[in-house]
Amino acid sequence: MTVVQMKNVSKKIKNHMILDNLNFDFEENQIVGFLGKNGSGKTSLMKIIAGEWSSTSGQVYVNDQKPFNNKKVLAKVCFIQEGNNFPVDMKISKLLKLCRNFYPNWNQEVAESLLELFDLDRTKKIKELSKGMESAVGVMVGISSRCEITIFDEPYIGMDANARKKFYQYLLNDYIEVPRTIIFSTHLIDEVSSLFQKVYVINKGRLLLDIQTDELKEKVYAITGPTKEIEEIKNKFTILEEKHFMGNGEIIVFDQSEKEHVMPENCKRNALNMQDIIVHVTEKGEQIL
Ligand SMILES: Nc1ncnc2c1ncn2[C@@H]1O[C@H](COP(=O)(O)OP(=O)(O)OP(=O)(O)O)[C@@H](O)[C@H]1O
Repeated sequence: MTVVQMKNVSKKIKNHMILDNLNFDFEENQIVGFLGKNGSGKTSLMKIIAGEWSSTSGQVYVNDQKPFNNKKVLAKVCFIQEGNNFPVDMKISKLLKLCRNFYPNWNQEVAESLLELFDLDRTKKIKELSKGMESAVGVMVGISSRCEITIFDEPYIGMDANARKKFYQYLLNDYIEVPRTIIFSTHLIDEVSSLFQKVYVINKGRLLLDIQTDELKEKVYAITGPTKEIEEIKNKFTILEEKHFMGNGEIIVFDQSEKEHVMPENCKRNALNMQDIIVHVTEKGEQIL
């Protein structure tokens, strides 16, 4: 079933086009990444999906319903942002009680095990927590809600590398146990990208790419070799970056062809990590299209 549908969606605030004519949809029960530079529009898009913001034009459907101010959609979507998710004077114990009543699929066992995993003291108020602990509370709520759609918008601010690793691992295991739709926006791309089935690359409010993660890795790669041989093949690709030094060179390419290219004898194809892929693709922006 299609879980999110965007048709010609734009968002304008004070004459500034924040989202510009977005068109995409995706099937339920996938983990997808929303990626892009600062200010590209990821949070705005997530706010629209979560029903916090309306679009200025176009149609948005979440589970076939318009999400804005729609209570039916609200209980099915858990939106965890990078901070200020909960009232600062609320104790964790009170928050747990509220979540249990609000989210229909709330799993208390999962919540308890996450409290233990992150060493969270339920008698503490949100304002008494460190930044990383507050983020861990957000992560605990997001996972335990087991909402049909869970949105994590850079939810790990202040969490150390160990805590982040525990989070990704727990999320993946829980997703395997109870598949659901998870939308994840992050700048720590390499830490999380192995979870993504699909990525949506947003650039200046527009959808630059909407692609399976494996396919993106196949299309964007580096070629190294003698400059002379690189010159012979480079017109077959969209070049994202080019460097040469003392007769040798490296090009980063976006390979849009259907068939695999035969590399010249002395040239080598090298895979890139997802972080580098996204940096190169967003640096070129719409020139890659
Ligand atoms: N409430 C608002 N009022 C006016 N402009 C806004 C508002 N919220 C966001 N914007 C603008 O919308 C654009 C997109 O912002 P958004 O927060 O969606 O980007 P982002 O991709 O999530 O960025 P980041 O990676 O830095 O979190 C930016 O130009 C931002 O200044």
